[in-house]
Amino acid sequence: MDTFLDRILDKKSEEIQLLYEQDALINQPLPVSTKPSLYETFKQDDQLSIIAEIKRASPSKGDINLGIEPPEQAQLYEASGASAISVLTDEPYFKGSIEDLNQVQSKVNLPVLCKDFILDPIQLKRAKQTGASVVLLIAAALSPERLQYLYDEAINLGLEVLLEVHNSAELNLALATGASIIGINNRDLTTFQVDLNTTETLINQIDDPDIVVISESGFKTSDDAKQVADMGVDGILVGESFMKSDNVSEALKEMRVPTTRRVQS
Ligand SMILES: O=C(O)c1ccccc1NCC(=O)[C@H](O)[C@H](O)COP(=O)(O)O
Repeated sequence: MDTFLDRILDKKSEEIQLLYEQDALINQPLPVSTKPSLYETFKQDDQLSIIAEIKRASPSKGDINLGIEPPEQAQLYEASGASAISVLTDEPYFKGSIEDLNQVQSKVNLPVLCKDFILDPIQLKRAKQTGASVVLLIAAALSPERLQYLYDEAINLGLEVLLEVHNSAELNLALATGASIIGINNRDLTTFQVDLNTTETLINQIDDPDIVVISESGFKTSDDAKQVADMGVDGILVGESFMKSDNVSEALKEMRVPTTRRVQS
């Protein structure tokens, strides 16, 4: 039976086809990024770094905040101490757009993550062209060979890669690519259940303390943030709870808890 991820990926293949039909856009020269490095920013932070996300809707929650103005929200995130901004650019399932990314990147001086389901190098070029400095690659969505290929292509384009995993097998693949930024997603992509213990299980399998580890999904309170900070993560990625908050600034500042740095095991 098809999973939700399968359905998202099928739709994405149609979008990729359309991108190839607009290749005039893609063949323009690629800009040099002026954004700070996510890796360096997170490594130098002495508090838990936060990637704050622009997320209008999702498959698990439906509409979250359709009235949002992405540039204003991103500026609020930056002023409140976010270390990076994530923009969901998928249209069919998350109601985002590449234009959201374009508007956000022009307003903030932070690393900007293009959060999408990337299957093809043309999406990397579009992300770079639009001003992203980081792209998401999801191990569950790619064969090991494709993952390595897209990882190398992204690095060659001057992009940083957040390589997302959900289980030990995916983590082993991620480590084999040489990824320096690994995202552990606490949301099971089949059931949509969120469990912060996923981070605990997987971070214990990452020996190299130089790897930046980011725990993704399900953060609602400072206690949640503290729980994963104590496990040794460098940062967290937060979407829904900021998008629904009446006081984003306070919600974000509360999650900037002290970190526990991992050491060589
Ligand atoms: O959020 C979903 O429903 C979802 C479903 C299928 C694939 C990906 C999905 N979300 C992408 C994300 O990784 C989250 O937007 C991100 O980690 C923030 O999560 P949250 O803070 O729980 O909104």
